[in-house]
This record gives sequence, structure tokens and C-alpha cells, in this order.
Amino acid sequence: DYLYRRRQNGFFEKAGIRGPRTIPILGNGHNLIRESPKTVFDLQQRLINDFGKNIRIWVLHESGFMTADARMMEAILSSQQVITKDSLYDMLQSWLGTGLLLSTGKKWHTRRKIITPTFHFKILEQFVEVFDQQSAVMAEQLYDRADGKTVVNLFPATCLAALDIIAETAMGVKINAQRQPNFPYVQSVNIVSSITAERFMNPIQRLDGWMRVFFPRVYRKLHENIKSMHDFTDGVIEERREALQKSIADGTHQASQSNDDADVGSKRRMALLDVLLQSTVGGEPLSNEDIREEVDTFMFEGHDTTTSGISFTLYLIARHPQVQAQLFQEIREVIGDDKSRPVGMRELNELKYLECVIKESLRLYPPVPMIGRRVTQDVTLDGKLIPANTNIILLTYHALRDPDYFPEPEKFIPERFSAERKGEINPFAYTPFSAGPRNCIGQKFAMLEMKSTVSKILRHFELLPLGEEVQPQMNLILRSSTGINAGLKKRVY
Ligand code: HEM
Repeated sequence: DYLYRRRQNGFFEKAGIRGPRTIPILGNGHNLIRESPKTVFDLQQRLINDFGKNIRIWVLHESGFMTADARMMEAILSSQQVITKDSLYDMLQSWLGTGLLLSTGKKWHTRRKIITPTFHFKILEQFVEVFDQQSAVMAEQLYDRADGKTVVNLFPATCLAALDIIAETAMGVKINAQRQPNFPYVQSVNIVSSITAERFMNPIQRLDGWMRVFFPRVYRKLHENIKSMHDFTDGVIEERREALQKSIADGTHQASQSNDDADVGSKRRMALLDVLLQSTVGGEPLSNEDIREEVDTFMFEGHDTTTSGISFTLYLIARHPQVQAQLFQEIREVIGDDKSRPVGMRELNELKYLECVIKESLRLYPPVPMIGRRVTQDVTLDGKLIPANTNIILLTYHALRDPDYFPEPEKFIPERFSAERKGEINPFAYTPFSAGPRNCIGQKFAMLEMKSTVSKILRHFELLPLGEEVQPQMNLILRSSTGINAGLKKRVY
């Protein structure tokens, strides 16, 4: 242990990477003990102020390297070698298996190749209808609180809408989370997400073995709910595989779309799952288990993140009336004055200012505020030799507020992303969706969903700056300990 520590420190010293003083056994553990999901960003900022954008840190016996430096982030994120996730991600494994988010090496390469076409433009185009319908339900559900004075925490309502959207697009099933929030699958997703978020910040709960011993009730609850989600996903996969085989057998199968008997009158959409059912690796179809880990990964990665993105965007709009006015004008010009008119791909693509607003919101409040990697071999990154067995944390949240790349970083200025200023944004300083080979595969999906939902809410309501300000908190994804609040006033036009 001593030799390992000396070796690692030698590398960091040579690379000019400094960090807080360590003590025996705990390393910098004592610096972290009093930190919480609420204070973690402040702690990181203090470390950046004290040691610069590249920081060495020891958590117990493991060496860590944190960076908020866009050049270093470029080196890490573009590397084909540094693609393994750090050990914190292991907590997600009992739910997500080694789906795309968690897998590494050959498995990740193969899966990424198969799954990339799943997010093809043609597939996304069909999903726009789901985005529109489910965000209409969200608007409808908010009407009774839209009296201009009630404070509404936007997060829970958005979360149910995002769950409806991801279930229908990833699995092809309507779970009606917004109308029936007690549906068992919805409850399980929420329970598992919140227990995992809690574990993320609590070192004792992090290790499975420790959690089982010290928090047996929570441990049992976690695993019961994971099982219930797996059973649900398994059922859906089996059903859709049978339907696919039947349609092939009776000659009604079409590669992209077919008619759905159950959903009379409407064309049946391909779900992401259907594309996976038709994929092969070396001529072999994926097994149900292979598919389940990918579908579960979409369900996880594809709802909490967009919930965070949509709610923080609505919050910022509520607090910037001029932005709201300009946005509303654009929406009326592109979509018109009929509030019930569905919004298609063409309109979403034309909402350019809205895109700037969302991008700027993701800059200030990135749903994924940190990204982790683990280097398994000594590797040179941006001219610095980083030793094997180091956990790397990319401090996205801070990189996105770096004044060297974003002048007046604390200000909400959507125009930073306008077409005229294209080229001014460094893609490795702006990484809400990560970058490089392991970037977010659902990025286009997410942008369309966010545009659809935000524009729908703005067509129905004026957003008011009511309620407490947000207090960003790292709970797996970015949340706010005070809620993400706004008031709503029905629009009459
Ligand atoms: C605003 C919404 C979203 C944000 C900010 C976001 C952000 C990210 C980030 C930062 C990563 C890299 C994570 C890492 O390296 O640890 C990632 C990966 C991923 N995202 Fe997203 N995401 C969003 C929405 C979605 C959606 C809607 C889906 C699916 C429908 C999705 C599916 C995935 C998957 C499967 C990966 C793993 C990709 C790989 O490792 O090859 N994401 N996302």
C-alpha cells in the first residue's frame, strides 16, 4: 500500500498535479466526511481555487484525479483507451446490468455499434408524436395549480411525464405514470432511483456488502423493487419478441412500421426495444437478457436526466421574463395560436431560440454534473502521465462555469449559443452530454423531448418567478434540495 501510494504520488508530482494534504489510511477521506450532496460543488470549487483545474485526491487507498480543465477533458473524452467507468458506477449494476452506460472493452464497442442506429433520425421522428402527447398530458395536469400564486415544484410533474415518454419510446408501452402514479413499475423506478441517489453520497451504503449488513431494510427494498422492474421489462420483451415472430411468420412484418391490432386505428410505432429485437451480433440475435440491460439503461438514463433538464430550464425561463417573452414570440410564430395543435419535427427544428435557451440551461444546471472514468494502465493525457488504477472525475459542472470559456459564467445568456456566434463554444468545455466515443447516445432524443415539453408548457402557461431559489444538489443527477419552483398563470390568447 505504501509503495503504491508513493508510486502514484510520484507520477502526480512529476505531472505538476497537486492536491490537499493527505493523512495515513484515510488519504483525503477526512476532507470529504462532512460533505453532502449539497456542498460537494462548493468543495470542488475550493479545490480548484487552491490547486488549479487539475487536482489529485486520495479516497482511502485509492488515488483520484479531478479535472475541470477543458484541454484535459478533451484528452480524456477523445481517448479510445480511457473508456472504463469509475467504481462509483458499480452501484447501478444490479439494476442496469452491463448495459451501454456501464459496459466496457469489447462488449461496449459491439453494443455501441448495434445501438447507434436505434437512435436514427427516422426512429426519432416517430417519437415526436409521443413527446407531444405526453407533454399535453403534463400541461393538463398542471392547470389546477395555474392560479398565478401557487408555488409549483416542477420536478415531480416533469418526472412522471418523462417516465411516460421513455416507457412508450423505449419499450412501446403506455404506463400512464402521469395519470396513475401508483402504478407498480413507476413506484419501483422512483424508489430505486431515490435509494441509489442516496447511496451515491453515502460511502457506507455504497458497497453492496456493507449496505446489506448496516441497512438491511433499505437493501431489501432496493432489491425487491429492482426485481419488480426486471420482471416488468422481461414481460414486455417476451411479448414484443412473440409479436415480432408472429408478424414474420404470417408475412405482415415490415422492417420499420406495422399495424397494431391492439391500438386500433393508429400506426404502431417501433420502440427502441423493437430495433434491438431485430439486431444481430455475428448473425446471432441478442438474448432477452442482453436486451433487458439495454432497455433498463434507457429507462434510467432517459428519464431522470431529461426531468432535470426540463425542470431547470422552466425554472430559468420563469426567472428571466425577457427571455420568456422572446421565446413565447418564437413559439407563436412557429407553431401558431392554436394551443391544441400537435407539434411535429419541422416545428421543433425551427425553434432555434428555444434550442439556445435549453443549451444555456444545461450549461448552468447540467443534469449529469460529473463524469467518472478509471484508468487501468499508465496513460499520458494532455502531456501528463496519469498512473494506472486512478479514478478520474471530470468536473463538468465547474467546466461549464469556467470564465476562460464562458464570459460572465454565472449569467443566463442564451445568445451564447446563437448561430452567429457558432464556433465560439469549445466542445470540450461544453460537455453536458459528454463528448467523444462515449458521449450520450440519446442526445438528439433528449433535445427533441426537452423542446417539445418546454414549448408545450409555455404555450399554456406564463411562468412566474415564485418559490424558493434552487439549491443544486448532486444526487446521481442534478436536483435541487429546495425544489425547482415556479408559479404558473394560464395564458389567454
Ligand atoms: C438532458 C438529457 C440527458 C443528458 C444531460 C445526458 C447526459 C449523458 C452523459 C453526460 C453521458 C455520459 C455519461 C458517462 O460517461 O458517465 C450519457 C451517456 C448515455 N446516455 Fe445520456 N443524457 C441525457 C438523455 C439521455 C436519453 C434520453 C437517453 C436514452 C433514451 C440517454 C442514454 C444514454 C446512454 C445509453 C448513455 C451511455 C452511452 C455510452 O456509454 O456509450 N441519455 N448521457
